[in-house]
Amino acid sequence: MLVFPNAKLNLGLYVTGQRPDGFRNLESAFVSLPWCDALEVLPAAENKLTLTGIPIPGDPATNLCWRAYELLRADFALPPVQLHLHKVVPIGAGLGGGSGDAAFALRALNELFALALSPDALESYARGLGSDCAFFIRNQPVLAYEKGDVFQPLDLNLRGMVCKVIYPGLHISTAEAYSRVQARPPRHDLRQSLAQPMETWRETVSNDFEDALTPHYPVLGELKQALYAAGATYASLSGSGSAVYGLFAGRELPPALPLSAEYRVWDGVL
Ligand SMILES: C[C@](O)(CO)[C@H](O)COP(=O)(O)OP(=O)(O)OC[C@H]1O[C@@H](n2ccc(N)nc2=O)[C@H](O)[C@@H]1O
Ligand SMILES: Nc1ncnc2c1ncn2[C@@H]1O[C@H](COP(=O)(O)OP(=O)(O)OP(=O)(O)O)[C@@H](O)[C@H]1O
Repeated sequence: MLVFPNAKLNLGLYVTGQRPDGFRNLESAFVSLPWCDALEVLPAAENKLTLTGIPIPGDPATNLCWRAYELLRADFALPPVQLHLHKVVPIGAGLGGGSGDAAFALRALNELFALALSPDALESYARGLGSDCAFFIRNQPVLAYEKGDVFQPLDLNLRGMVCKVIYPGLHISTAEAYSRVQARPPRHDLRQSLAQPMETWRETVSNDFEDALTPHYPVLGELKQALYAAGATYASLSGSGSAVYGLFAGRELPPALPLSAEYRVWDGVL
């Protein structure tokens, strides 16, 4: 079975409090971004994981796809599998790339081996793999709370919207990003802000990581300004960075920006 794990964008992100488990509570809207990896899952004579594309730091045995398989194998008599991941989505980008791989591995294994797990059950498994993972089970726009893994439906349709995402080659680890942010109450009601015309979001929809990280990584602010100068209706850091995105109300792709060749860019339609 071949699947294409997508990325996500955060529209607004408030880090609202410290949790007893050491994590932070947050409020954020998540939407799918069709910048995708490719993951093949096949029954096999023996277990095997192969990786191509962007190099993934760390021991392959800790790869989130593999951990997804091991998590299900603890509860179900799964046969050996061959997993092949072709990595395209930048890592440490705030795009949830690894989390999407893990969630799509759970979904593919559920289907391939007819495990009959419901979306709620798959979300529970996904929560055990990372805070962002559960979103990718249903992959629908949501408001996320707590660790970013408890959801309320969000009536927001960005389909057809032109989007440009720029990854400036900075791997910002999620743990480092959280260590730089002070929890504080949300500055706006995110659901209400997102219900207003996108032209108003610039004033009302903000990401606490952007304020905390931009002084350390000025390129983040420069990219955001470049996206606004190119005509973006709304631009922001995604998640804990370092990818910055712009949403464009017009139907045409924005002009190419004069960016370093090391940057990775996705542009297209949501
Ligand atoms: C920044 C976001 O991408 C926003 O969607 C997510 O909160 C990050 O989710 P993620 O990459 O799945 O993160 P995890 O793998 O669960 O956690 C990595 C590290 O980030 C910190 N972390 C993560 C999520 C959270 N709500 N509070 C935290 O403090 C913890 O130090 C944790 O050890
Ligand atoms: N399939 C995978 N893709 C990416 N990273 C993975 C994967 N499996 C395990 N990892 C580990 O997770 C680390 C990246 O986590 P990190 O949260 O910084 O990035 P991410 O998963 O791409 O998500 P984000 O874009 O939200 O930051 C890597 O250093 C790697 O060791």
